Amino acid sequence: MTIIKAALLGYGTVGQGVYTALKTHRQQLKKLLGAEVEIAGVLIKDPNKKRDIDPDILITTEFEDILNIPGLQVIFEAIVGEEPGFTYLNRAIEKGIQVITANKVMFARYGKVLLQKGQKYGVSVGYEATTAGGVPIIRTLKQLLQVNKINRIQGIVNGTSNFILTEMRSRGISFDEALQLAQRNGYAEEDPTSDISGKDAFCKTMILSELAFGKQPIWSDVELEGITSITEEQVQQALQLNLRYKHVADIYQENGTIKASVKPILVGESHPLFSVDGVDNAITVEASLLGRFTLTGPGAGKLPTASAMVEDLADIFTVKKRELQPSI
Ligand SMILES: NC(=O)C1=CN([C@@H]2O[C@H](COP(=O)(O)OP(=O)(O)OC[C@H]3O[C@@H](n4cnc5c(N)ncnc54)[C@H](OP(=O)(O)O)[C@@H]3O)[C@@H](O)[C@H]2O)C=CC1
Ligand SMILES: N[C@@H](CC=O)C(=O)O
Repeated sequence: MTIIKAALLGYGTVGQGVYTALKTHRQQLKKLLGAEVEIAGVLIKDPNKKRDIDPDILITTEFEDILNIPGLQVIFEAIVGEEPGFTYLNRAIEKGIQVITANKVMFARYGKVLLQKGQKYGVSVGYEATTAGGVPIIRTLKQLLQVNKINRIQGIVNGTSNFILTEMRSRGISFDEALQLAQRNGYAEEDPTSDISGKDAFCKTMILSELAFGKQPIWSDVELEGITSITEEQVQQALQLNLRYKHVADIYQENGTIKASVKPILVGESHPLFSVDGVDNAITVEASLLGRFTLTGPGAGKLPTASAMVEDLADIFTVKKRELQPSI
């Protein structure tokens, strides 16, 4: 049986999710790809943490050890921040290793560079998991963009913020309690300031903008506000009026310029985002031929995010499998 050798960069919420998904869906992947996906190495930061990883898998704090795994074909990157993720993925691409990332902070800034580099080296760069967790918005947009033009994208793209606002409204718990719960559930970033300040949603908005419009707005021109100023009293007052706070990203093009905002808004029952609750994300796209549609689903967490990464793996290696098949 052919083997696809894989490595994980990071073994936190997302890395563990990918590890689990590759095990639980082994047969499905084997049938699809005609190959066993084998995790050969895991890169971590803290060598003293206890990990539930098969003893025959290399665990290391040195990226060189990962790069030196003989026959390594794919890297799943699920670490934190612009660096060292960008450098690691650059080096992997230069070695002809396929890369799949969940790291939106890194990808918002360097996605274009990595995609161009991938093309140069004949390597695929999967980034579905960077935006909206398990919701397949990247592959949907790629498919649509073959013919359609995208006019506008609007939606909830941070699971932690939506979860906090929902918990404050529906269970009347405090902002801090709700945030702690989001952290325990694995939704929040290592530093949750990024979620509640809107920075995380901002990065995802930049990734969507790059894909949909081929460019990003000037970052400092984007109206950016998180959910930290929304009080428990405001949430309950809104509820009395049948209104809900939602943290919404909005991007569209006006006279060739990209306009974007990422901020909380109050919505009423008729708004498409009114019923999007908990960790769910929802993205409404306006496309030239299709018109308006909305994708909704879990925007954060271990298995939804792993789903996005493993779907990227499936896409990359089904194409490779087809390329290797003799033409009739
Ligand atoms: N949580 C989620 O729902 C989602 C997260 N993401 C993104 O995925 C990435 C991972 O998120 P998540 O799993 O939640 O984060 P965690 O904080 O749970 O895990 C991060 C992992 O990365 C490792 N790590 C961090 N820095 C380094 C480094 N410099 N070198 C080697 N290893 C490092 C940590 O090592 P150690 O274990 O030793 O501390 C840990 O295993 C982030 O970029 C995040 O934005 C994307 C979509 C959803
Ligand atoms: N912290 C992020 C995780 C997914 O991208 C979020 O809450 O949306």
